[in-house]
Amino acid sequence: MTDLNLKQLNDRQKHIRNFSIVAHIDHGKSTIADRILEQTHTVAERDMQNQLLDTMDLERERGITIKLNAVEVHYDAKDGETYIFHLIDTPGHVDFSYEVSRSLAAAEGAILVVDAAQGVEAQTLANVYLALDNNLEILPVINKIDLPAADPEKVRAEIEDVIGIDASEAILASAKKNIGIPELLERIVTDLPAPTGDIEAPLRALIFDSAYDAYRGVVVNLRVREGIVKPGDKIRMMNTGAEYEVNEVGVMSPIAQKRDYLMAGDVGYLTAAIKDIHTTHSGDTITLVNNPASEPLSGYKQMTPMVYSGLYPSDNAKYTDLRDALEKLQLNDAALAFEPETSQALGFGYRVGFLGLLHMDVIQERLEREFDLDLVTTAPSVTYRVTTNDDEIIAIENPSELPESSKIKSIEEPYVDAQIMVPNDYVGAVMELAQRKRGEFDTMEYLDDTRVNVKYKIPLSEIIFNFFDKLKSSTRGYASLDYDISGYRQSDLVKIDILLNSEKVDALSFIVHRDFAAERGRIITSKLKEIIPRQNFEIPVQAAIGAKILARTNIKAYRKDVTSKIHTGDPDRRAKLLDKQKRGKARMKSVGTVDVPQEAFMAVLKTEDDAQYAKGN
Ligand SMILES: Nc1nc2c(ncn2[C@@H]2O[C@H](COP(=O)(O)OP(=O)(O)OP(=O)(O)O)[C@@H](O)[C@H]2O)c(=O)[nH]1
Repeated sequence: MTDLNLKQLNDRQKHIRNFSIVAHIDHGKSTIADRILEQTHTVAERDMQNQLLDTMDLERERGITIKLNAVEVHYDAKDGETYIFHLIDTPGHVDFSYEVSRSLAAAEGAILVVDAAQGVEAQTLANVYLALDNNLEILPVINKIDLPAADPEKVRAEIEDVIGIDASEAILASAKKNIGIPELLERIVTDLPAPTGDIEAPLRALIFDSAYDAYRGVVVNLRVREGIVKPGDKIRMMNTGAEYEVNEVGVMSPIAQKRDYLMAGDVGYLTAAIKDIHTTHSGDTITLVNNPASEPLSGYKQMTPMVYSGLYPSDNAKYTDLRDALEKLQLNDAALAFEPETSQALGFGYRVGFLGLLHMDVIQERLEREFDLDLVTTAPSVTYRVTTNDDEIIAIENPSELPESSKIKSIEEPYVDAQIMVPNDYVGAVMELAQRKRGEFDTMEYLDDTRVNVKYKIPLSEIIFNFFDKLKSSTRGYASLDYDISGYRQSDLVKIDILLNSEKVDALSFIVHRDFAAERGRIITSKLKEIIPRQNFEIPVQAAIGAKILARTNIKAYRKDVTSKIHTGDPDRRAKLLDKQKRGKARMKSVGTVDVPQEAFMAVLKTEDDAQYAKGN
């Protein structure tokens, strides 16, 4: 490398700005990202689709960001120079905070977006703390100032009081009305630092994400910390030791554009005909074989799944397809964990670990859409820690594997520290809900004169059973929630088994607190009676703890057609029921002699909603 070259590269580095956008869900990150792409002419206006960075169909449909995306844009600043921005979009939902921390590790700055009408919410805090932990420079933006309910000055004060950062210079913006965006672009140049990192040092690049492409092999997304990487280089993954020759490097802008090299400070992608997906892990460091770095970069904290569920192909012959699909998704989703599992009821499948229910939903949907699989999934469960009478400690991720109660000394379950931000008027409703979910009150602090931050210790298993939905509905959508696992605590827990036609169905077992056992047993048997279609013989449905039957009901033998029990004659209802049955058919599993629809395996999640339903039965 000549001196001139090096000088040019160093100069180029000074013109790079790597930043993420962090916010609470729906405060406008993706819309701001869209505006940035538009105003830097990264995409022609006619190609501009809303939320361009949300590339997954699923993301568009649900209107949420799931995966992080890194895009390079070029900005002509007022100082006459052209700057290279790497904009890394991040998700806002609590389940995906690991994606947030990964994207933050690739950036020097963070744009903090706060809704001018909503103010600071639980994930605003959680995400901004992640950014502060990563030593990022924070640029606050108060968005949606066009809304009638907007109160930017109050929000400015809130950012200062609650988060504790200077917001006197916060940008007032409306991504929708295109207000404040030109100022934001300038401030990215002036307020956020350029990356540093020795261009001449041996290569060290952090893998922050990757995806599998059938033609090119694994496409690795990386942040180069030191050195340079270019096509033809021989690279080594420092943790797995795998070596490859680089085929192509480039950036997303927003579609892939080849480059001659990526240097310290750049965020881009690399391909190297990597066919073995096991060799490429997010968090690993890439170096050069001929001039290796001595130490890898510090990677990411390995995420521990919080929630486990069994995934089974409806068609048993698709078992290996399911494994291939899970392996490919894992490349793209470092938090996904799985191992083979067999169920008497469902056959061969996988026990899969997720970070939360939304994560679980997303993975299931991606498996079905992107890999064309039909799945039967069992109700989610947390990991219980069981101490046996021989003082052996075992982790139980699948309720059906809980040892007999006579062999158990104690059971512990994971608890979370939950913080709920809510307007004063709803504090009563929040407390009632938290109490019902076995929550233990911790503290309450006032954010300002209208809102409070209520903290509870709650069992994780209660959080995963609809807590968030319940919280939203009991506070008319005003509450926001964030939680961290705080550790394990002993609880009086029991396993409920479900018997269909006197046969135990392992995939339907679940673990509950003893105080709720009788009630949930009753509700679930009634629910199953509703869900499982009649067959040509009577099917007893029982809930039991060990040999003790808690509840029993019967599914009567099939008579004429399913609609005969609808007396109303309401054609709408009749059509709906038939339609529901038709859809259900596709996902039916024969368990012994009984056909059980997918919905039945999730029925345990619904046991809270329908307390009155059970009473009426
Ligand atoms: N009135 C108004 N609405 C806005 C503004 N910015 C965004 N929105 C709307 O707010 C909603 C959420 O915006 P998004 O950009 O999807 O929010 P997000 O923070 O990216 O949300 P996630 O991707 O789900 O985390 C959308 O309906 C936007 O159209 C604004 O400045 N004013």
